Amino acid sequence: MTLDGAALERLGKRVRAGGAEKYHAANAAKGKLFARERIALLVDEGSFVEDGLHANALADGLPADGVVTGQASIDGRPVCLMANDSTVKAGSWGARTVEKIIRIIERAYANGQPMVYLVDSAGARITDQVDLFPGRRGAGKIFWNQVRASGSIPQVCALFGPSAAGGAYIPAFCDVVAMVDGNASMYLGSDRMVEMVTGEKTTLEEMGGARVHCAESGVGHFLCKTEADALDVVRRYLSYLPANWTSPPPAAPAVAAPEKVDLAGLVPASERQAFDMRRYVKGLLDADSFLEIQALWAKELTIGFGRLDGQVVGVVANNSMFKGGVLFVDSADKATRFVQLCDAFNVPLLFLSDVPGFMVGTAVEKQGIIRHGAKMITAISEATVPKICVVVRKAYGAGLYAMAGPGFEPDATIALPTAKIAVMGAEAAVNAVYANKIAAIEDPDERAAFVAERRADYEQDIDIVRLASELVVDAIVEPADLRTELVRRFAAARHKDRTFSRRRHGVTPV
Ligand SMILES: CCC(=O)SCCNC(=O)CCNC(=O)[C@H](O)C(C)(C)COP(=O)(O)OP(=O)(O)OC[C@H]1O[C@@H](n2cnc3c(N)ncnc32)[C@H](O)[C@@H]1OP(=O)(O)O
Repeated sequence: MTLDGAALERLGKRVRAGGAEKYHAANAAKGKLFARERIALLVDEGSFVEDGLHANALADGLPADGVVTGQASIDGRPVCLMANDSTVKAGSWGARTVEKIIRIIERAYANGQPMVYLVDSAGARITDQVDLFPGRRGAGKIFWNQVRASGSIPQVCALFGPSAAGGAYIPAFCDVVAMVDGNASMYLGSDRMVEMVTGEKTTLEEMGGARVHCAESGVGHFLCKTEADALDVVRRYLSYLPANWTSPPPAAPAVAAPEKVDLAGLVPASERQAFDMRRYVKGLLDADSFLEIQALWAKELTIGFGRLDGQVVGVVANNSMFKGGVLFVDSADKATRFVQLCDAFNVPLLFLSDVPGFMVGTAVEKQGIIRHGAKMITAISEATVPKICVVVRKAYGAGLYAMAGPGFEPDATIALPTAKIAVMGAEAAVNAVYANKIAAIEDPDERAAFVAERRADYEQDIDIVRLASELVVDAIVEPADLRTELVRRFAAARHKDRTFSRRRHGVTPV
């Protein structure tokens, strides 16, 4: 087939228009943009170069085989990207779709450039399964490539519609997933399939909607009101990360911490009183620099990227506003993955500790709190980026270990003047050691005096000056001086030796 310029232009125009008008109209009615509009909104104007525009051009009704792939720049930095076109067979994957996706991930990996996935797909095109599903370059190869690229290049997904069955694994293998509320969903079996297999009547939203995944399953990281918000999150996320694992994260001009944030005043003296650690984080970091990740899931732990004097840091902080800041299975998993992400992309870690320890009891033991906690402690141990542990109020029990305490090769352990570090809180400790003696004292006044005395002894044992004199903490720092102290210490640790262990990889507790 030969084409003159006009015919080539007509063909290109037809392909760029995507699927039938009725599918465009149905998407527009749901507030969904066309795949090419999403790309235009995301990348620098005029920077997009497309591959495989004519994929499946000889077939009827399969323009570009339902996926747009290519290279572009975001804020002047090169990226590779793919965008499902849900106006073509609901964005399902045919053989060329799969080949295009595989090729663009391979390109991103080879070039050391971030890979962006704009997902809106029915998963494998069931009618074409022999061509796309089982072979060496079938859909499985997409996931193999994503796993190989994980930790080598940033991979970020914005999810605008369904992400069905095998398709749900594209987001799952990304570092983070932004989901548009009301339209995005992820699930292994559709509502129809679930009813057929299990008899359960459900909806895509109820089973795998954006709120479910961002607040309950933890598979989603950012709940976004609109598609434009989701694309903003992608841009913002990439702004904290290097192009690949061999480079440092991009620095920004230094910006002062927000004025008038009285960090000391934010932390109540009484351990029984909760405070919102997110305010503390924002008061410590450069103004408006904190990007919280998984803000709705496992809220007892706050994680996210921010900047200190322009340099990127990853923050892991206990938040006593939720479940008292105790670590549960989900918060341990949340920390594990974030610490690995930061370590992979050379982002220094700041731990802000106010932790009573890991949760105890039948429910969490059955959920495997021990292995989840061990996973978190494994990630903290294996992280070789600069890491600083600040005990803001308390670090009790294995919570101290999970927050990169002194045994975990932090570049510094810093305590605020009122901080407490102990195997457990005073009340629990006195009860653990003296329960029999306390029970044997009949007179209530005598009993109260006994408990108060033991408590005072215990408090003296864990006095922070004593711990500093024993070199458990490296410095006791006034809250007003903390930011400057951290800036200096992170700068000093920037070029540290990052070797950890002589081996291929560890055996992670799962
Ligand atoms: C690796 C293993 C796998 O991935 S197995 C993949 C299994 N996938 C699924 O079970 C998803 C089936 N599809 C759906 O549930 C719906 O189409 C979803 C994704 C919710 C979208 O719904 P909606 O926007 O209403 O579109 P629709 O159902 O009207 O479909 C539009 C046209 O696309 C087609 N389509 C849809 N999904 C597939 C598919 N997986 N394979 C082949 N074709 C598919 C529909 O038949 C429909 O086609 P047509 O326009 O009627 O010709």
